[in-house]
Amino acid sequence: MTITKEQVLQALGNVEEPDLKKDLVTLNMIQDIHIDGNNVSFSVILTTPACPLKAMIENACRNAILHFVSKEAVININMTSRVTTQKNTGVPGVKNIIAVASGKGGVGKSTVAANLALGLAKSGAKVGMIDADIYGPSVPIMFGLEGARPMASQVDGKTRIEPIEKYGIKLLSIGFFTDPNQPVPWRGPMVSTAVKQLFNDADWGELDYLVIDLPPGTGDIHITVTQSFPVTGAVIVTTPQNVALADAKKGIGMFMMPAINVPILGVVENMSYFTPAELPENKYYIFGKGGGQKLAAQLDVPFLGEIPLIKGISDSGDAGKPTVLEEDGPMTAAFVKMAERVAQQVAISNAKALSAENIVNN
Ligand SMILES: Nc1ncnc2c1ncn2[C@@H]1O[C@H](COP(=O)(O)OP(=O)(O)OP(=O)(O)O)[C@@H](O)[C@H]1O
Repeated sequence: MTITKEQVLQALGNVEEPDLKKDLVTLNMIQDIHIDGNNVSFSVILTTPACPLKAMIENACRNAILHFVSKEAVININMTSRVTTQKNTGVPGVKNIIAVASGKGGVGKSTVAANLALGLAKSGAKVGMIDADIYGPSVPIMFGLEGARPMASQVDGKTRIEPIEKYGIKLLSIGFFTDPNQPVPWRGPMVSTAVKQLFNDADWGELDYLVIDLPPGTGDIHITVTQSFPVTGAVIVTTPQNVALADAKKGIGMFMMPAINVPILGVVENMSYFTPAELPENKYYIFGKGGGQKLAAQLDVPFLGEIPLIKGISDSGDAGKPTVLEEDGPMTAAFVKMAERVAQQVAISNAKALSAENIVNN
């Protein structure tokens, strides 16, 4: 029996994308079908290279061909991706803006933002990061870029700031333009103008994700960023203590206010438990257990993961080489998993927005 393209499409029409709840053919995720005798090859276009369900979807496709088309089929699947977007982000070439925020200071928001950006890049995505934490910019230290000054270039007759590239991502920090030894005595409007320039006057090129490290709390910069650019969603970082959780709740409340209205991609609980390097199986929940997860459930937003309290995370941040850059280990695994969950929520959010738009337009 000869295998046909129609049979392959029909079989793959039985494979559902678990997050988007539609089959891969309807979602236009199957391309480049080639058949040569029993050899069947095709590409599956995922919504992000950081898709945590990649292996599961590949397996389901394989089983569908073997079950519905032929047990003899020799299957070759190219798992690839095209990151989705839902609207013009206001920054040409940038598909998704992800804001990383925290209610309280010092909970590890910048550490999470840096490892999120690098975790997404590790999966193959094109990533940029803006450090908009005017009161304590962390990117210069965390990326070993103290004293770095971005260059200016001319693009289409306009002067553009060239983001600095390090570890495969593009970076701009308010700290590249200020003296680290001096406080920044800027008034609200000056801060807003400076932050907007990091978006508008920079040559970001094509990016799948632009991660924004916001200052702690809820203030001018949050309002400037969320009102000037259509942010895809916000990631809220907290630690397990009640004081941090209460402030995280306020932070989430701000993004949910009708005037701001930014989708919450989820909650990350940082410093969830302590693990000694010599006893990696032991987890000590020194600040209490499950607070971040409960908060997420209470506010009906996704929980994006627990990040352990490990000295290495702090050491690598101070040494200018965020921990997710390490090949493997529990710290890398925790951050990669978190980055995958964030990418997954971005894809879900984009799909929801697009289907809402289609309903409106039809
Ligand atoms: N999971 C962790 N394990 C160990 N140390 C951590 C962890 N997360 C963050 N740290 C350390 O805690 C300190 C504060 O982290 P970070 O600067 O990321 O916090 P922040 O919330 O961005 O602070 P700020 O309020 O200044 O913006 C840093 O020294 C960082 O290296």
